[in-house]
Amino acid sequence: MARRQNYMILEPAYRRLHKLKEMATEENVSPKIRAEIDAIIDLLKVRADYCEDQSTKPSNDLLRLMESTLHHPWKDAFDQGKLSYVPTTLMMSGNLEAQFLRSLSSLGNARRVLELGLFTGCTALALAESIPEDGKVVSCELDPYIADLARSLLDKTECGKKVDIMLGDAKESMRALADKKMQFDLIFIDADKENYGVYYKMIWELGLLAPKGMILVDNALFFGDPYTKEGYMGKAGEGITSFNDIVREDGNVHKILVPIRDGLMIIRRIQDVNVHK
Ligand SMILES: C[S@@+](CC[C@H](N)C(=O)[O-])C[C@H]1O[C@@H](n2cnc3c(N)ncnc32)[C@H](O)[C@@H]1O
Repeated sequence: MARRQNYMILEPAYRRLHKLKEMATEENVSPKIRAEIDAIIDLLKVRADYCEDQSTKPSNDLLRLMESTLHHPWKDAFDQGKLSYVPTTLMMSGNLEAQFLRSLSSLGNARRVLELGLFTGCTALALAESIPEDGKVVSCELDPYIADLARSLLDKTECGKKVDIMLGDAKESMRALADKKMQFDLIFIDADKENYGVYYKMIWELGLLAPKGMILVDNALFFGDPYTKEGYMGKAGEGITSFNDIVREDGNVHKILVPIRDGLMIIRRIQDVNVHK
């Protein structure tokens, strides 16, 4: 099983519980109360692990790709000037979300998938595993080092051949795809958070979403910023908050914010959901 990442850091209540634990130690509160705080922290982790354990395990290919991502020498690549920053492996969605995406993709009979934000290919591969042999996942990635790494990891997998990588700014790639009149059954937004609102607008303006298609949006709860207003993630948190507001005000779509991992928004045209009308 892949080493588990500490996703709990995404959860503001968990972060505050840790702060409370430190305060309780500093202020020498009773051992009984400190033990109760530890028990609550454990419970949150146990719940997350339980969801993971009860869900379908990754394919061997996906497992290997995730392990390679976790063990990649990111800091060395940065020190050698191949990357402009040291990426956190928290950028990779992980198995629970990957399986959720697979399930939604197959429920929607997706064949053509567009991903904005590839990273090492975890969700691109999971989505590729959910579509038919003649299906395609087009994934946009800005960083050449990351795109090359993802290509090499995907090439070691069975379904990786279904993933086409478009190197460059996702906005440019979206325009190029629209110029070719391409449409997608599923569009997964997972690139730079400040631009989520722009991507959403472009999807509609460029007509990139196929009839009956769905938009899935990662990080809709981004570290809790949209509801805590703590500003923990700065401009990126603000980007997600304003994106969420745009979607909430959009009467043309049905949307549901699912509190899985860092929050996943499912967006569909309203007429595809109001089938009784
Ligand atoms: C959160 S990661 C994607 C994670 C991936 N979907 C997964 O779950 O494994 C975001 C990725 O988007 C890329 N990115 C950031 N800004 C971008 C842009 N303007 N256009 C295309 N990709 C971008 C980053 O380099 C990074 O690899």
